[in-house]
Amino acid sequence: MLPTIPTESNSYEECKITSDWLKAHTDVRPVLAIVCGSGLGGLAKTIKDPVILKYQDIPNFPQSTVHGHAGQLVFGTLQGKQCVCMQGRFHLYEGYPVQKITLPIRVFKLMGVQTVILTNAAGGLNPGYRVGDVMVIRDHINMPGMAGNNPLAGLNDERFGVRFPCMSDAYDRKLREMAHEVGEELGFSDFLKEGVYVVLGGPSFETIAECRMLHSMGADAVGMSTGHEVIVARHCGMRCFALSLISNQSVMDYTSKEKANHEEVLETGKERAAQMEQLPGRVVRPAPRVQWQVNIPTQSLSCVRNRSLSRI
Ligand SMILES: O=P(O)(O)O[C@@H]1C[C@H](O)[C@@H](CO)O1
Ligand code: HPA
Repeated sequence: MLPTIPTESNSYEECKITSDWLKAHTDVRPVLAIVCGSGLGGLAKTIKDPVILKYQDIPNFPQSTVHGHAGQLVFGTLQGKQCVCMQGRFHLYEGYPVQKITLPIRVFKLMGVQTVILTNAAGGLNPGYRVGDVMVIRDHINMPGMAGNNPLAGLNDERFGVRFPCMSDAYDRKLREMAHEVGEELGFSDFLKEGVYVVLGGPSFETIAECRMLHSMGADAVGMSTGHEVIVARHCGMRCFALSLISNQSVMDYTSKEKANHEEVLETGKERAAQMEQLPGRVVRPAPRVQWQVNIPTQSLSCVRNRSLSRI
């Protein structure tokens, strides 16, 4: 008998209730999930035949409280793949336990999702970054997790994953490579970067001393999300790919007059919307059909075969 510890708000049973409810309200069976960051809700426009379900109607779902997060799930297809898009995510600073913030990820797992694409807005710590750059996340530093606030804290449910999941491969290498290939094809190379995202609790933006510290410990961009969701997704075996839009430059210098603010974050989202909206679809798009020509002269046999290779 397991000891009774207060439920963590993302227990198997709770997630199952939510996933069963969603299955009863849409015929879409998503294999792909997209999480929209601040000001990036336009990604949902790329979804065909949308079916919209509001968070307020979904059992066990938290509510969005932040401007720039609409608070609805959009089901449909992206590049022919059945997909669910979170138009609005949850953050620690909204007052939710980290387990509640990540409940949707487990719900998606129970619905059949295999790959999660996450986006966020972030402050640029790397002095080589400019506002409007898009950073493919290579790795993260989870500051709340280091202080004990990890979404997997509490009893482990083996139906989701192991007690001590590996995180050295959290951000899928193949999908990262694909993003750079696609970025080159689309002419995005000038603003497409790759780096380390550090997640903090927020909601206050960082002090100058904090920004300096975060950069010196290896972070290229700073934000308030994504890391928790990725940990939960990896725990239950989903592939993760994540993008940070550098929405503002972190202030690193005491002579600077710059001040981080949410309006600038949302404005940059609008300005880069067109490009941000193209990347997820192109990364998951099935690869072009490859023609294989096999000639075996001794038997004068010729065989042509078409193979469609899926990227996810
Ligand atoms: O949901 P994301 O991580 O994109 O939101 C970022 C972090 C804060 O919620 C907000 C600050 O402007 O944007
Ligand atoms: N810091 C933390 N989170 C953010 C920032 C920032 O500068 N910009 C957008 N989200």
